[in-house]
Amino acid sequence: MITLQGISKSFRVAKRSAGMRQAMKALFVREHAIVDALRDISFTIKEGEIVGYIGPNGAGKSTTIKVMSGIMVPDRGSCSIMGYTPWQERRAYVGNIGVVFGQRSQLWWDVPVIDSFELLRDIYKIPHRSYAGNLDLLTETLGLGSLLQTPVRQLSLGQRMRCEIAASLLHGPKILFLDEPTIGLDAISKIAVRQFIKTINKEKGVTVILTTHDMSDIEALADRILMIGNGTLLYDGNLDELRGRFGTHRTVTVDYRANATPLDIPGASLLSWSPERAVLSVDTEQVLMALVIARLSEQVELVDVAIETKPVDELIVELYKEHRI
Ligand SMILES: Nc1ncnc2c1ncn2[C@@H]1O[C@H](COP(=O)(O)OP(=O)(O)OP(=O)(O)O)[C@@H](O)[C@H]1O
Repeated sequence: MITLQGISKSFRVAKRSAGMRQAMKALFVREHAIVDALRDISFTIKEGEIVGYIGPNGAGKSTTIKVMSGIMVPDRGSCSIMGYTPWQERRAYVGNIGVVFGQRSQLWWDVPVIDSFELLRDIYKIPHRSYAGNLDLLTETLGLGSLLQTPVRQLSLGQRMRCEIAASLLHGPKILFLDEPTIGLDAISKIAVRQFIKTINKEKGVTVILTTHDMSDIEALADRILMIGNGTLLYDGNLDELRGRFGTHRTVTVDYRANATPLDIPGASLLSWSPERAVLSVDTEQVLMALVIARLSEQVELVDVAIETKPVDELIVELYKEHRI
């Protein structure tokens, strides 16, 4: 459904040094630097996938989304999405995609949300019947109700984000590009947005490409992760593969009836100890968890055992470290 082949994009940016003298000098001689935002990016995405596109600040995520949505023309490479080259056949292409930039609004600030929706209906030339059907469905699933009559500037961030997502789906696109859709949202709104993304993917078969810095978004949604750093694609795989690569350590917290002797479990290192609780680090490649639990119950009278895997954030940091970004 989506194929990018050797996409590169550079920006020429003016260099400005601090200080009055440098500012005066810049009036006469402009120095420039080249920023390689994307270097030879290639990947394919199949219909119905949810792909998490991640990477540190300035990695090139938004630039890729802009190229894929046809807003930006790359310097080199090809991109074919549902048979279209996004920046060449924009008019025909945009009917097939929805785009949400979490940091920017596509809604008109001073008018009620429904007015923006109607304008989008006219821009996209959505037939009245399918507009009404889509609007009903989105209003119900995103809980828009009274928000539709409210001017956008009066909405909270979470309410606005739900309206933005609805706006991007009114024309029934097959692909949804989401650039940081949960940025700044509270826990409840994040879960609502994630749930909705899952639903449209499952029920409508919408393919979703999602950029985020929130690894719990990735954990909740993404079948597959593409990681970019310094404009280069560095990882293409799923979360389980990543866990297999970096996530063999488990943290085991054990509560037991008071015991004066520190635990000594072969294959596990003691991170902290008190007469009633110990925290151990276990490398499951070196020792079986069942063996660790068996040894524990020989040494103390167990009250509770909690086993935690490495949080996804830490796995991603390991990946960044491996690639020195
Ligand atoms: N219009 C532009 N003009 C000049 N430089 C740009 C422009 N857009 C992006 N860049 C540069 O290209 C690089 C990639 O930017 P991009 O916005 O794609 O990163 P990102 O991965 O989305 O970052 P973030 O997570 O901070 O949003 C950065 O170094 C950025 O400064």
